[in-house]
Amino acid sequence: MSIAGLRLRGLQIDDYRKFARLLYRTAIRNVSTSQVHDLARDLPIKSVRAITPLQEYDRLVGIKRLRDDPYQRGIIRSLGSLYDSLVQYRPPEIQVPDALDQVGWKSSFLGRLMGFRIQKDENDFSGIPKGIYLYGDVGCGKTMLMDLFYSTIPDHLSKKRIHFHQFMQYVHKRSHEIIKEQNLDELGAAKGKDIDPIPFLAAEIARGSRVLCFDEFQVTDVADAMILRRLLTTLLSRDHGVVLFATSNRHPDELYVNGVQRASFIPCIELIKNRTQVIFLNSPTDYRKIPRPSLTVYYYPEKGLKYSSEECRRKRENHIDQWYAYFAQRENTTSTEHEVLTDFTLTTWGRRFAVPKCTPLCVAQFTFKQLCGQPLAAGDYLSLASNFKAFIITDIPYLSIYVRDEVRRFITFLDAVYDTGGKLATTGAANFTSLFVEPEELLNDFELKNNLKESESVIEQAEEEEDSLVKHHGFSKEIAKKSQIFALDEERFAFARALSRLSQMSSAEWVER
Ligand SMILES: Nc1ncnc2c1ncn2[C@@H]1O[C@H](COP(=O)(O)OP(=O)(O)OP(=O)(O)O)[C@@H](O)[C@H]1O
Repeated sequence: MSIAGLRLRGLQIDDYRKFARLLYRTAIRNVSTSQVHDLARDLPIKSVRAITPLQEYDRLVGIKRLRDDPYQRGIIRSLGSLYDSLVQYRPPEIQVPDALDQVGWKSSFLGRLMGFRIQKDENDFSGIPKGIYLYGDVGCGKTMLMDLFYSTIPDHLSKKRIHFHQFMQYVHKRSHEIIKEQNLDELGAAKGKDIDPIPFLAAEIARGSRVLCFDEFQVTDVADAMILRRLLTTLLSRDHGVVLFATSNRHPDELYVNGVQRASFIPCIELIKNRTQVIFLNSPTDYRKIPRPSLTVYYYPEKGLKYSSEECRRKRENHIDQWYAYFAQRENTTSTEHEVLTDFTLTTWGRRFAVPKCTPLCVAQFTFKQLCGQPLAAGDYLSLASNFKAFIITDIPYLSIYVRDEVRRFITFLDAVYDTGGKLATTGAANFTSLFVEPEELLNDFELKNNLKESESVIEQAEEEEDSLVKHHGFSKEIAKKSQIFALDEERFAFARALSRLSQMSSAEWVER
């Protein structure tokens, strides 16, 4: 391959010299254009503005915008070959169609003489690169790969990337306009005859989009199927030389299955198969489903592990980090990057209060003391719940009657978060049902006295006594007993309900929805 033949976008003569030196030094012969571009990665970025699909994929993996996926890498190789062909591709001049052609004027002797064109072989596609038809399961990255490829299309080619539905809407609308526009006085007696808009439309589209990228290619209705067959036949013909790139959830053979007049659409399917490389993206990963951490949302030390120990501290930190990263992820992305603000001020109804750590809209983190140890009211918690989708509350101590106000605030907070479908992860002294204890059981905020075993305290208290919470509301005896730190029935109910909500909020369905 000669250096002059490279035709890299925007390169100056100096850059070509650098390439020449680079190739000479590496003694490379018979390499593809995309390989040369890959080799040129070491050159200063301002010298190399052309970027191959592989370079772009590596770049996005490098900045952690994408995870390295071997299946996607396989596809990138095919994208690289198409890229190489496009670099060399010089599309044909598009002939401007003429309404007179269609109404028979050119079938007169003079017309035939003037409009005479050699009949071309419809199956002659020589010189036009084959496009790509990428299909596979949902969420495995087809659109991402198409967009990546789209961004690398050489500058000398016009391009368009459009959702297929939008494209078909445009086709129908523009067809009507063309029929009106082409109904000219020059047509004489033929004026008023229906003009076939397809040649006009095809010429317009081909001029503006030498590479045409369709996202979510699918055919569901007969009108689309019939128009599409004629339009694609013209666009992909040698006269128009359009290169097609499409993503779809189905193989071309399965397009428009069971559709009305499907037989008439088969030639279009054959054309797509002929003019594109049909690729199945068999990545098993649905990137929309970001796996949630395998941990439960509520961390408390296992039996025998002291809350104050180094090991417990590490485990708590790990728990918090994993859930924070999970909650901080924006929808439809698996990027691991997220903004973290400390001491963010939330202002609601003129009140300001500090959020110690947060990623706006996604997650806010507080210690239990920060959240419930200060005089915050329902309005504050509601505003928090409507500003963040998830919360991490750390260091929840054992709770007794002495900290009833804190418990009340925690319940108010929980109700607000639950009502907005918010998510919650916590670290604390014990699991929620064992967290509420008698003051005399406490050694300190996070430890019970040695001679009292948690399980004992729970079982003993869950005596056979009848309780309206159990009888009428179906709560467990254990929860009913714990709620006795409150005197008012309503508060007891709110407490019991909060415990049951906490259990629901730890379910996979809640966390993943
Ligand atoms: N390698 C990857 N690393 C990280 N995120 C990825 C990767 N590949 C795709 N994604 C992300 O996964 C999500 C789904 O990808 P994409 O929309 O391309 O899938 P698709 O196959 O087109 O799905 P559908 O068939 O439903 O349209 C997008 O947010 C995309 O950015």
